[in-house]
Amino acid sequence: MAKLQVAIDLLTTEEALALAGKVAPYVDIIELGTPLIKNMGVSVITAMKQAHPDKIVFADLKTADAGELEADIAFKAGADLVTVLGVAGNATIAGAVKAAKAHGKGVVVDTIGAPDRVTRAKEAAALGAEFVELHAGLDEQWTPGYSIQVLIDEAAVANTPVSIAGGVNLQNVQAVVKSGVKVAVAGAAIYAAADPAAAARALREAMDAVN
Ligand SMILES: O=C(CO)[C@H](O)[C@H](O)COP(=O)(O)O
Repeated sequence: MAKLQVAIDLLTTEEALALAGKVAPYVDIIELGTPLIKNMGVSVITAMKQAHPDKIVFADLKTADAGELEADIAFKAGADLVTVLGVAGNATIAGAVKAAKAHGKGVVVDTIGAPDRVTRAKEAAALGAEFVELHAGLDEQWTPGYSIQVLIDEAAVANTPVSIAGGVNLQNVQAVVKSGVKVAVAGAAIYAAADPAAAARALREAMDAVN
């Protein structure tokens, strides 16, 4: 059963809490986006976990170095999952996994920018990642010719637990789920919608229809 993750790419704790309050009934994982954490600091992680203790709080740190130290900071603040970049070294991923084990939490490896996402996903799984995010970031999504189909095709052959992030929306979410993902990540399709609660509910219902 694939989970739905809302990626909150807003810039203040107040906005993030307001959005989460609207969409929480329909999502399993609440992601605090990298710009949000950079803008507000890890206090936004603590605020979100306090507001939604029943949800998996995902801190999108995109750590590139000092894996154990950065992950430890986020876990202490209340995160359940933190991200490390797949293009970082194996020692960075292993360090974050060490911190996760110490806290009974998990690491997600983000393959943004990786030359071969599927190969790196398998390597990250072997290093102890809970799952790997097959991810086309915002800049890649805005590049002419981008299609989420490339991620869907990769998920279908990954043979390791993965999520897909990179423009998941109501038109493609069923194909995303059918590719066998553990998690479908939706950012703009929810936070930029005129009615975020309705958008999250529609995604949930579309997923449940094929889950
Ligand atoms: O991590 C991110 C960008 O680096 C986004 O949160 C992720 O891409 C999901 O958002 P969207 O659905 O808008 O692509």
